[in-house]
Amino acid sequence: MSSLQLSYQKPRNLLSEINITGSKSESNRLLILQALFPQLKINNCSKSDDSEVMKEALQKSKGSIDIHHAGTAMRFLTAFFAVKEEAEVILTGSERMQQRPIGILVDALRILGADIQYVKEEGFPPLRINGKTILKSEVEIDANVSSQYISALLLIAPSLQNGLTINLKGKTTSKPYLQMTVDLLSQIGVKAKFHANSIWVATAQKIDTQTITVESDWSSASYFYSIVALSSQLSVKLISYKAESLQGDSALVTIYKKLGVQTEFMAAENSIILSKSNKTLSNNSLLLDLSDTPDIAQTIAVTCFGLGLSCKLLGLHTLKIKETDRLIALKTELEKLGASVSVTEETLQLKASETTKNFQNTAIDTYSDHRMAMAFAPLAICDRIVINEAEVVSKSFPDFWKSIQEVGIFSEIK
Ligand SMILES: O=C(O)C1=C[C@@H](OP(=O)(O)O)[C@@H](O)[C@H](O)C1
Ligand SMILES: C=C(OP(=O)(O)O)C(=O)O
Repeated sequence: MSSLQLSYQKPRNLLSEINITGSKSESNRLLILQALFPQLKINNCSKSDDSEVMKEALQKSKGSIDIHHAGTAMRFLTAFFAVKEEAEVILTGSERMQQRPIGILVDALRILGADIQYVKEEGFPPLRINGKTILKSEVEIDANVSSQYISALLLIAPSLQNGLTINLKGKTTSKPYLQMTVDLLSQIGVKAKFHANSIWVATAQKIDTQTITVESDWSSASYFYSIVALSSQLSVKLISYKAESLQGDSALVTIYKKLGVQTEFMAAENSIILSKSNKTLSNNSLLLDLSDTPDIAQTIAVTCFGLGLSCKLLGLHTLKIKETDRLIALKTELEKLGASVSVTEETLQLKASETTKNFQNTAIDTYSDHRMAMAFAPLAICDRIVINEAEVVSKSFPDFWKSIQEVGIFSEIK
């Protein structure tokens, strides 16, 4: 694994144009739906590792399948193979994936009648799955740990003989991702309804032949929001985005307005332009609940540090079971740079810092987490910094290091 030394050189052209790959969340849902309904064609599918492993896995129905670090692939494929009659698979993943809980989904599928066994530790991958026909059509599930368990059930629901009603228990976390699943089902012509704490999906034999174009990835766009916020005069054009997004992380538009970035939607070109504006924070302190948008928490915390702002981020309970414990990782790495950070099981608090211009090539560890690498990279605008294990970005954004060169952040192997 290589470490990259990052440095910043103001680009000659202050308006760069960046093409970001399709949303991995939308793509991985559509890939499952395409496996169920071959009439579906996908445009601008994500080039992320997580989507590549999903595509490969969907070619198989026997033997061992390794989905590496891909949470959506692990969860969505568990449900997919459980209801695919001829499937006899062992679904496994990276060492970290074997520590990410899946018991809530397995319990729900077993209640519906699925045949799934744990190969090693109860509640965690790997799983031995023997596909079966499922006739039951109602299930209750805890909704406060990961929305991916629920999306997994929703995605296979149209292939069940009697459709599915899912009753959500507890406070629903990462809710926009559930809405995205329901909206994509509706978009392809499957009847689905999300009302209060219940989601219903009708059975469907086939859909009309159609092509869906995936919007580019908003979580990946967050790193360019951070770059513009930290720079003195950069503007960035990102392709292809729209105002009516299915992705909850499009909340970046309102969040980064407070951090001095304005977003202009260019509807005719399907693109957005990010540029500097005045910060609209009243007291140089940001307070946000990110339970709807967990994947942009790291970006926001690092931007606040770079801008010398304080912040209190709430609703972060799911960060502990992602690619790494992101709360501990953020605290450890921000403190290496001189920040003062405190975390609880679900919050992160950063004190305003004055030491944001003197990193002296500090090396940031990334803990096999793509978002640690990408969230810290924009700090190169403030001073030279090193990112360890830089290849991790390919989980969601394989062209990341090439793309940030366009805005003046250069990397060389250390
Ligand atoms: O459904 C999805 O595509 C995702 C849901 C979220 O996970 P949780 O629901 O586990 O928070 C998010 O963090 C992940 O990157 C993608
Ligand atoms: C948490 C993430 O992905 P997943 O849960 O799908 O591995 C992510 O991309 O930040």
